[in-house]
Amino acid sequence: MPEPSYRDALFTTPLDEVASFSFDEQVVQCFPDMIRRSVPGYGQIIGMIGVVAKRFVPEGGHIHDLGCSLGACTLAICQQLPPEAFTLDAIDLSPAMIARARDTLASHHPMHRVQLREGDIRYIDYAPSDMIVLNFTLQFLPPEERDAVIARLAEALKPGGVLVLSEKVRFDNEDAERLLFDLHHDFKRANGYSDMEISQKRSALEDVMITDSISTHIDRLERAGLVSVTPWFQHLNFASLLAFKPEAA
Ligand SMILES: C[S@@+](CC[C@H](N)C(=O)[O-])C[C@H]1O[C@@H](n2cnc3c(N)ncnc32)[C@H](O)[C@@H]1O
Ligand SMILES: O=C(O)C(=O)C[C@]1(C(=O)O)C=C[C@@H](O)C=C1
Repeated sequence: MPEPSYRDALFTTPLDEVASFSFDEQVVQCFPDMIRRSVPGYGQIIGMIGVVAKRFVPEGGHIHDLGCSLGACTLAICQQLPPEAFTLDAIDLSPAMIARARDTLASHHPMHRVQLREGDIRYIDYAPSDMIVLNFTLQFLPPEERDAVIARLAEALKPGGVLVLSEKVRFDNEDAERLLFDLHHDFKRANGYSDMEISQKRSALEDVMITDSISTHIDRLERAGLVSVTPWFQHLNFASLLAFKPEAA
């Protein structure tokens, strides 16, 4: 049986010094609650990733779920595609995440050909893929390393393959940035987070999660040779894009 999951209370007590955010055992224990109460539209994006897989992954196709955490995207894909229809590599840097994801997958989808493993998505080798998912993961890589990672993923995609990139985003327009930043904090308050929790989490994430604008993401994906780059979802300052490897000429 998978371990129980708890309500996120990580930043409820005042801290003298807020340590940098890390995806450790404490975060793992409350991650489903944390991400649902923090990321507007998270559930809709997850559901749609399964639907995108159904449309774009051919019989016998291969999928990568990068920065898979507890495997929510992988599970959504398993719900949409039969076990023998695809293989999937789910990778995360956090051993605690991978251990917990293994339990969940084994109890829900034991027949699917999914490999969950610990790894750093900057350095692993990529098998040719029909679909690659980066669901709120790229934002945790150092900005200067993002171009190279996206270029390698674009190379790994097969002709017609799809990349799903979801990110917290910033806006170059100061008014838009302020408005959506404030509304996101209102969203967190409405989901039961206190001002202190919001502010301490923000400090913890400050140097760890650095956001790009939607246009920076689009430019990067196009520079890597991907086409039909399409933002398909935005809720406040969270967005998701689709990008495709061109069909062979
Ligand atoms: C916000 S979570 C992703 C959420 C998950 N994709 C989902 O849809 O539920 C970010 C994840 O990226 C992982 N991560 C951060 N840097 C990474 C890296 N260089 N290589 C692999 N995983 C990484 C973290 O351990 C964390 O589990
Ligand atoms: O921007 C914030 O305040 C967040 O909490 C965002 C965010 C994310 O986008 O990954 C950060 C860390 C946790 O994984 C859950 C949500």
